[in-house]
Amino acid sequence: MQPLLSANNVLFQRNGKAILDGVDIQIQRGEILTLIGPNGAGKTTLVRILLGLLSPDKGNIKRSKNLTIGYMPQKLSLDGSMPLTVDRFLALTGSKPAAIGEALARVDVPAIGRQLMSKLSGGELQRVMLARAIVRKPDLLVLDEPVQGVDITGQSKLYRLIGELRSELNCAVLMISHDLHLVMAQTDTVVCLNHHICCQGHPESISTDPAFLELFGQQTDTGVAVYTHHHDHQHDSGETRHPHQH
Ligand SMILES: Nc1ncnc2c1ncn2[C@@H]1O[C@H](COP(=O)(O)OP(=O)(O)OP(=O)(O)O)[C@@H](O)[C@H]1O
Repeated sequence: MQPLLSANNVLFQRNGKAILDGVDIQIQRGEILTLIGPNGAGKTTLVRILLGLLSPDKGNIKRSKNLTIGYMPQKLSLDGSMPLTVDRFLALTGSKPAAIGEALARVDVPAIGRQLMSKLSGGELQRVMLARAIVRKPDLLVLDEPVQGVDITGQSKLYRLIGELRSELNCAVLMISHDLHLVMAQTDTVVCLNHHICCQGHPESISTDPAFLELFGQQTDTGVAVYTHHHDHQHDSGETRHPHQH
């Protein structure tokens, strides 16, 4: 099956430093792929390259024909002094009121349309952002830290909702997450990125991969992991290991 989106041997450099080097990634329809990695690992940069918002210095990106992408960015910069309602914010996508109402209902905030964006709670804002990403029924949903600012119960609900949306829209989901525990249950493929791909695979195999443990430490019952990454680590051979690295 042709992937919806793929990147081949991507290099992205700034100020003489490689932010991404030798990165290969593929996303298939119906797949949930989660990118994890420490702060500054290049996750958002990779997503922006995949979306075509940034050009790589080397490598190429292939998108399937007529690919529709719904993107939920990590930060939304809105002028807080502007009286922008949720409905008007979503209308900026060019969508009709019926589609906007349907998207809001689907993310479980059906009655929020007349509220001001600046007055939303963290959880409501994330749901409105998700509504914006799904309103045009995309083939690929790209979510940059979709549960930030949401309490722990709300986080697992949101991840569940993302899993349901994947099935309903028959789309692929590419997600960046810092949460390892909750995300494991709602993902098919985990890719650990730290400027290069350290390891990738199914959540169960990844969670015991030495490269994953080196990046994130042993998982505790609460899902809190300790970052213990050392740049001088050795990768021994293994099928989940990226062949170009170290
Ligand atoms: N255009 C740019 N010019 C210079 N440096 C950049 C540019 N874009 C990103 N960087 C740097 O590249 C590194 C990776 O940034 P990026 O935002 O992709 O990381 P991230 O993994 O998404 O981090 P976080 O988890 O903190 O969101 C950072 O050190 C950032 O400062």
